[in-house]
Amino acid sequence: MASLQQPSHQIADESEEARVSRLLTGLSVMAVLFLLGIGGKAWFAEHHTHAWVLWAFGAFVVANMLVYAQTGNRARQKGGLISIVGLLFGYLIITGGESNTGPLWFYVFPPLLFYLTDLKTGTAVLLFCVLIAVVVFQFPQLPFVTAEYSTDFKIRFFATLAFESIFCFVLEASRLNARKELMDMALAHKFAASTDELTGLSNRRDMHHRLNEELSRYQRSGHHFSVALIDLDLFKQINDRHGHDAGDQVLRDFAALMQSVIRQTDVAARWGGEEFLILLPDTSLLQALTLAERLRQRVSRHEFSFAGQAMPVTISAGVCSIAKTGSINELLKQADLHLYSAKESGRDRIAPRVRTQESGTALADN
Ligand SMILES: Nc1nc2c(ncn2[C@@H]2O[C@H](COP(=O)(O)OP(=O)(O)OP(=O)(O)O)[C@@H](O)[C@H]2O)c(=O)[nH]1
Repeated sequence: MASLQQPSHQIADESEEARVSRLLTGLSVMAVLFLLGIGGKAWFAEHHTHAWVLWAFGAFVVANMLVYAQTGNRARQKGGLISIVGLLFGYLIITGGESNTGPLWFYVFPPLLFYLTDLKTGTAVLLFCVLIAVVVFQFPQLPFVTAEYSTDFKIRFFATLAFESIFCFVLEASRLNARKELMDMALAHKFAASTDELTGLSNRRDMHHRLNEELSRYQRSGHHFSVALIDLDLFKQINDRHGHDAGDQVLRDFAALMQSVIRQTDVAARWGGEEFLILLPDTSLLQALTLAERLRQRVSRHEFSFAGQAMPVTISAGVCSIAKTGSINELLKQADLHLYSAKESGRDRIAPRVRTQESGTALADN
């Protein structure tokens, strides 16, 4: 059955991405203000180079925000910010920042990284940064490295960083797990709320929703549509003669047969009991009658059976087009009246009047 709506997990992913982007914009503004501030502090402490470097990082963050504002590219916004923050932490570790406290800023990285990337990428980037820190700590004589740290500081730094990273990893993994479970539950719930359990077709509630959507489309752009209300003839006899399970099997088989006859864009629903409704978008009354007639013929030729017993089945249907009514209530009422007249005229037929049923050509008399 073709879905006319966007899948809910896509909507949830989209809103999560939008939330992350808003968070990143907020964090970027805070980072710029902070870099301006500590850059100013370094300037007044006569650490002019350090101040310029911090302001330059602030300028990179602003540039990243501007690129995002222009392109709306969220992946680039994330990648840009992670790269700038990674470089900034590298600089702070190499130089020691103010009074050798630069590495302490590294603690900001694990939660940010795991939240913004997937667990694998986050772990890989984090390990790479830790490797840089190990090299800088172990080889203070390397070019550009101006900071030297005590052994105690290094041990405590790596121990606490490892603890924090593992903790962030576990928290993020359980957050993602919980999110997935919730999404699966929401999907299952949505499916159950819109699907008929026995046949797997849309249920009445879902069909009402789709009918209203189609009506809006008709009112907006004049795309007409039709419906066919179908009832299995003398279904009570099938139940009485062959049992309820056989009746259920006939309903399932009929649903599958109907699905194979309609187009991908049509929607079939179990309207209740042994009654079904097909919504036919962009279909005139005449086209709908032709389809209903084709379905009637397929059903009468089909060999329904249960536990080796054959069960002949026929259907009657009432067809109506929105162009003849203008409202869903009236459309359904008219289809129901036509179904009633098809039953009254002897069953195994389509109404309004179909002149040449046997040849498969349906003609309406109104
Ligand atoms: N097996 C089964 N039977 C159902 C289900 N829902 C409704 N029915 C049966 O469908 C039968 C409908 O009977 P009626 O409304 O008298 O209509 P009919 O026998 O089809 O006769 P006409 O509509 O006049 O052709 C009833 O016996 C219901 O119990 C279902 O889910 N499974």
